[in-house]
Amino acid sequence: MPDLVVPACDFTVFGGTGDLALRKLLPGLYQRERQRNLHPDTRIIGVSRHDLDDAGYRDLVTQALFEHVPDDQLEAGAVHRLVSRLHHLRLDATDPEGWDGLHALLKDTPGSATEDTIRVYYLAVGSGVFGPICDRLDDLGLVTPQCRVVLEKPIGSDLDSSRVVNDAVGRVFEESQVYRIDHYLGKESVQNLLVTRFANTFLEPVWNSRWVDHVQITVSETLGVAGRGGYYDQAGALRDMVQNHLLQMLCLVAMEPPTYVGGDPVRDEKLKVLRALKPLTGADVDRLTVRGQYTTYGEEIGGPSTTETYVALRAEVQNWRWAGVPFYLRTGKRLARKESTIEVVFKEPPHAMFPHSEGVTTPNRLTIRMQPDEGMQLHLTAKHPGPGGIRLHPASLDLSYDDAFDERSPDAYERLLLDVMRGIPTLFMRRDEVEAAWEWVEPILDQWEQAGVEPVRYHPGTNGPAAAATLLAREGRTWQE
Ligand SMILES: NC(=O)C1=CN([C@@H]2O[C@H](COP(=O)(O)OP(=O)(O)OC[C@H]3O[C@@H](n4cnc5c(N)ncnc54)[C@H](OP(=O)(O)O)[C@@H]3O)[C@@H](O)[C@H]2O)C=CC1
Ligand SMILES: O=C1O[C@H](COP(=O)(O)O)[C@@H](O)[C@H](O)[C@H]1O
Repeated sequence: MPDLVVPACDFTVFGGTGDLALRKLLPGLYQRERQRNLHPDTRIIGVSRHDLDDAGYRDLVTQALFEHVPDDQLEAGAVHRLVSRLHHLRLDATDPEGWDGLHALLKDTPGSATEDTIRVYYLAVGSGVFGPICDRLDDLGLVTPQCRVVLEKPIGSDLDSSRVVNDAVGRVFEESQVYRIDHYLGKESVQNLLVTRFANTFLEPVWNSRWVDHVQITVSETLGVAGRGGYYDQAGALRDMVQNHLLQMLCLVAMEPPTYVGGDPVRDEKLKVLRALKPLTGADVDRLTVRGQYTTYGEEIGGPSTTETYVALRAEVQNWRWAGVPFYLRTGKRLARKESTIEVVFKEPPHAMFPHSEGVTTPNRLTIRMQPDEGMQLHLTAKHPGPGGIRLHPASLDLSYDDAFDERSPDAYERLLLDVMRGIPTLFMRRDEVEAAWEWVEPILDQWEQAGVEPVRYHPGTNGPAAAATLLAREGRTWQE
């Protein structure tokens, strides 16, 4: 028996033939199908301008499952069940004509036309099309209080454009119906950060500026922008990664305990953190941010560009708990490793009481590994065994999810897609959060533009520009590699 069967819904993916849908959303739904979490009546409707009928779409998705689901997780029965739910409708979301097929499918099928039908509209298309899609759905009477709309990031490309998009969506959907996805919030280890902080007591007394020296948040990728150059070259790493994923992780590290883990309490606390970020403007941007580009980027996208593929920066949360603690963030493409980590580095003990311990001890550090090998490590100093006096040695307490739990760690999208079907908004961003993040990021973009800050070059397969190391070295610190 499955643990959980989520309510039946009509799940429509605008952009159903795109990279995100085929690589993440449908494989994610497949995994949930395999666990039998999807209701037997749930239908999945892909929408795109592709000339595909249902059979063609089913073939396309089957191929995608074979490509993106590990072989040992492919089960013929589950593939068949998922594929049988699929439909495809060809329409241009920017054209008010041609929506009859979608209307007929969602409205006219017996049993699916009531006010109670849960309809999920997943907008896996550029945010410029969100408004027109919502308007059309509304015109066709396809929006009821039971409907939910999922918005992919990035929402706009700056504060003003994100407001325009949010206004357009908000004219049709109530805020409670809007699910702004940030897939990092669906990662098991990111959620575990909440549990580690708030379901245990030992961290809370030291989780503040008195004991924490600094925090490092790293999302390092080995891939370039293959196949996404058109989008990426307009966006760059600050918009693509920092404005959303990295700031969300910073929020989870820095936020105060919510009264309970529910949509608004968690999001209220994250919002307070975003609003407490010290603004980076003018000369501070020049001093505290690093903009990089890998040397083969131009070749990859087919021409010269000044878009950054790497960002490192130093942020501060100006509140009682975190005053003066640097939060160093960095992210980049074509780096040496695929790795996402949060490092909370504690201060040195106030007094070096062991003889010869100077230079031998390293500060305590909590590493939260989001990928690969999700887990956590607490680095400490231990006594080296043996009678030769007290010799200090670095050691660590290790929690690896793979070792600790039998279950496969689900991909972030799996969790988030089920949450949408169940109507649980906690791990999605509220409008005010997205806008507060843009408010903080925008002056950095402005200063880079006004000052003509060109990205510094770094070689693929390295740790990024040397300037990122200097950012920390100036303050006597180093990145944890
Ligand atoms: N790919 C990823 O890993 C991630 C993507 N995202 C976001 O998700 C969104 C989609 O990204 P991605 O899948 O990579 O993009 P792709 O370009 O691969 O796919 C876009 C999809 O949208 C469809 N589409 C585009 N314009 C229209 C239109 N006017 N009417 C109907 N369908 C349309 C395309 O099909 P057709 O051309 O046939 O119409 C295709 O199915 C973007 O906003 C992106 O920023 C966010 C995080 C990660
Ligand atoms: O949202 C995005 O995230 C991916 C990185 O996600 P991960 O889960 O593989 O770490 C990034 O490649 C992409 O550019 C960005 O849009």
